[in-house]
Amino acid sequence: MPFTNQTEEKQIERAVLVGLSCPSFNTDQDADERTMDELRALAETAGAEAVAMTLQRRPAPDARTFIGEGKAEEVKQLAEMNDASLILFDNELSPSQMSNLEELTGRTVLDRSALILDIFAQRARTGEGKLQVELAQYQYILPRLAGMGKAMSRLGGGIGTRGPGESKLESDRRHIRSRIDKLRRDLEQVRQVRSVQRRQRKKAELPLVAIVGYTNAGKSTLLNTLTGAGIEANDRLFDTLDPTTRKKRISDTQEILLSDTVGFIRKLPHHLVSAFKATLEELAYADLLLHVVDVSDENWQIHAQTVDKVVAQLGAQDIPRVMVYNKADKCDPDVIPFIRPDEGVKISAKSGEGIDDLLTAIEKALGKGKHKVKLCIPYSDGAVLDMLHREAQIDSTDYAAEGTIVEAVVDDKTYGRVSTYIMED
Ligand SMILES: Nc1nc2c(ncn2[C@@H]2O[C@H](COP(=O)(O)OP(=O)(O)OP(=O)(O)O)[C@@H](O)[C@H]2O)c(=O)[nH]1
Ligand SMILES: [Mg+2]
Repeated sequence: MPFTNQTEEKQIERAVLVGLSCPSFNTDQDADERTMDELRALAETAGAEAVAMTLQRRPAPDARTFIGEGKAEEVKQLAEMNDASLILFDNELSPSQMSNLEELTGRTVLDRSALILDIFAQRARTGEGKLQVELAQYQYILPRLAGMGKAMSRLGGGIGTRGPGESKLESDRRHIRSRIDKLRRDLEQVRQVRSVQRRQRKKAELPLVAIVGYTNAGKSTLLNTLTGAGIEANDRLFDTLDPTTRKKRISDTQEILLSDTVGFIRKLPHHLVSAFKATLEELAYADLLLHVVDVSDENWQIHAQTVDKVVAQLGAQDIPRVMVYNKADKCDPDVIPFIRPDEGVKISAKSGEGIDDLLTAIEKALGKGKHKVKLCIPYSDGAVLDMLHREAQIDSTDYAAEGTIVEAVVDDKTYGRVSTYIMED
């Protein structure tokens, strides 16, 4: 395989960060400045140091160079003055804009998508994660092949070069296309294995609780605190690419499966969303989402909205949700948004504060509309028994003269259908 994904690059590259703010992008200036801060964090996660930063306001992007030509000249000078080898754009560039900018500045130019892809390539650990990243990289590179000058031909690696090896790719698009097809087939197989696992899980009747949230919100820390899973937590963005699932008993009567997920971010490259579908589609099958929010981050509300959007894109918008306001230890109690108990739970995944409240909230949310019943079903009503086996959690079955005695946990709908069989204690 032509990939050099897994080699850890220790060398720090110096980067100039560039953003463009246009009214047509539908963002206000504050939001643009915040995404620039985030771009800096992404650059650091990828192993680059931001040595200069510039944000241009313009009615519309320039077709050739995205930012204005004069601004591009200024960026070149900034790079020269600061000895930077890399120019990072906060927006997505077209393939030709990217190569025009490389020519103009004589530096490697990467956009936000390429940067995020690079981080994912550094992070992927399992076979599936690697397949997903490789697919996303090829999809990103295919339309850019012609202009892929500098970024792909730099020797010695570095940010943006953890892509498919250059010579073969440039000479043979067909090779990439067939590789993409193969990766798609492999991932489809992964998907099928998952759907089998899902059916087995359903049989085991353990509800799946998925932890979602913006990158760095504290999802893995929460999973660790709850289950002792021993996953590494740190300040790098997108630390978790390969979700971990653990069993957890939350009360005498309830066990759950708890699953970590990849963190979300604004302007997530669409290649990544589609490549990670096999992982993320699990979300749509979850019984409950824990939406972890880092309330110590001043942008937590915007981050929460982004997460809601991605959750909706994945078809999981109707799944019950518990809001988990994390890192409460880190902020001034007065600044913490006033949270009513029915709106969510305030916790510190790190110190363990509020974890008991969270378990109670999970149990309540999962048990909503559930009834524990003891039924006597006459032998003539076998169909009802079949329906219960399909729809309910059956705790015990006994055979008496009058019929089958069943203890079960049923939801509201089933409760209505079996209420005539309920036994008086
Ligand atoms: N002070 C404080 N720090 C926390 C808390 N929870 C998590 N952190 C820190 O926040 C950082 C990110 O935590 P992670 O658990 O890796 O976050 P994540 O949501 O899994 O991040 P990604 O997998 O990168 O999306 C780490 O440095 C944690 O130690 C908390 O309750 N309080
Ligand atoms: Mg994580």
